[in-house]
Amino acid sequence: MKPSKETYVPSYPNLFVVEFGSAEFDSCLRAQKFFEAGEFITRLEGLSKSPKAYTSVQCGPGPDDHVELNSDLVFVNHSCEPNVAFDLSSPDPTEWHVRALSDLKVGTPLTFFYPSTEWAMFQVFDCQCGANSCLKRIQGAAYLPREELAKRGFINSYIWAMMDNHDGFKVKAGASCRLLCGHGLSPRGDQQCGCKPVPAC
Ligand SMILES: C[S@@+](CC[C@H](N)C(=O)[O-])C[C@H]1O[C@@H](n2cnc3c(N)ncnc32)[C@H](O)[C@@H]1O
Repeated sequence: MKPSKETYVPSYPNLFVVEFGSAEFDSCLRAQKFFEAGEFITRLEGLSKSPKAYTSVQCGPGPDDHVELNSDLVFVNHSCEPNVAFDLSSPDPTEWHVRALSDLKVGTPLTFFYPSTEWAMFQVFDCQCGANSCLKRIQGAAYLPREELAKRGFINSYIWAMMDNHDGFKVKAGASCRLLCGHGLSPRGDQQCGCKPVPAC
């Protein structure tokens, strides 16, 4: 769920502010103060368990591990060269937080790398981040080689675990498995090679 321009009340008035765009997905969240690289920005509070949606964030490897942010943080866009991390790796949800990956000046739009939380995006989109290393189409971590993930500053531990699982199946089934396993990479589906989808598929 996202607040509308008409009903908007900032959830973190001293930290950031939503800039509403004119088109449906054109809004963003801009820093209201300077954040230093590595700085803890805020805990993720007020979350609710939810079905997977374009507004939800994955919080573990299971099919039901998705939460709604219920705050302005829902307006943080994706970038292939992100400036913040959404860290939901702790087994203790009270430790889930956002932190700066680089210095953020006042007015800078906050961005995170969506595949750092999402194994398979609910809403695939063509990226407009403009970064040199832009991946162009954002579908989730399942669609990326691990080398690409490793370049993005921070990836949640459950995504790495799902990647290990995925790669394990590929190794077991041999070299042709990459095209045959069950993560949307295959035109033929997972039964062909014996791969099993990981839990969130
Ligand atoms: C949770 S919303 C983020 C806020 C969104 N910009 C808005 O105005 O509602 C996620 C959606 O924003 C859009 N989006 C986020 N980052 C993007 C990017 N780098 N390039 C293109 N669209 C993006 C996509 O449509 C994505 O599904």
